[in-house]
Amino acid sequence: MNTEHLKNIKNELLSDNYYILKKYVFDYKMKSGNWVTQMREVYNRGDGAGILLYNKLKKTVILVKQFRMPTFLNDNNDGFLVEICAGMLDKDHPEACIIRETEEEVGYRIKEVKKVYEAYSSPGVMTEKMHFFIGEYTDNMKVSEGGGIDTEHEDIEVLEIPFTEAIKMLENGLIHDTRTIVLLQYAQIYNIFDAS
Ligand SMILES: Nc1nc2c(ncn2[C@@H]2O[C@H](COP(=O)(O)OP(=O)(O)O[C@H]3O[C@H](CO)[C@@H](O)[C@H](O)[C@@H]3O)[C@@H](O)[C@H]2O)c(=O)[nH]1
Ligand SMILES: [Mg+2]
Repeated sequence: MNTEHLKNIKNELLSDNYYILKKYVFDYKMKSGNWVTQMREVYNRGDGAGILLYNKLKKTVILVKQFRMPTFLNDNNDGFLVEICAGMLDKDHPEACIIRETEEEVGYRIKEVKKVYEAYSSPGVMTEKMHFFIGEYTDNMKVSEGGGIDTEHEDIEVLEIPFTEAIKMLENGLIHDTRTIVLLQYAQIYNIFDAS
């Protein structure tokens, strides 16, 4: 860790109601060499993983649709969002997390995943780092209907759609989740349906 541009880092807990929100006050050395005191509120809810599930034979992908309160509060009509399957690591290894989430949310027991990116979700405010995966599924990997964990009130609709339809949704501005846009574009750029 390189801290020559930082000193006097102090933090104060603002909320640990569910995850952790802290206020950080620190001295930061600007490019000019001047030191300034900055304050940032930082939300820590751990790291996450997401996956684009694709079936080469059927040329389909699996996405999920679920209610997201923060989007409802900011311009997303009924608050439902189409997303990749994703979850929080809960101290799991990213691969193990995304294999677990795939079964919980969409009902497929997959074995192999490929990591494609690692990126901060919202670097100005959250500590969260997202691990991005792609993974192949086939019909015989289906073990349940998915839908999420009832006791956690997860209410997930599983959408299995042709990749071409997902791309049309992207082009028509119907996908409003950055992680989903990233992985659909990854699939386009690297032509994952044709790659061996
Ligand atoms: N009671 C309560 N439950 C919560 C709260 N926040 C989340 N949960 C519960 O925590 C679980 C989170 O489910 P996951 O599938 O593990 O996470 P996710 O919400 O899909 O998160 C994924 O997408 C996020 C982007 O919106 C990512 O931030 C995250 O890393 C991950 O990839 C859900 O059961 C949800 O109800 C809260 O404030 N209160
Ligand atoms: Mg989830």
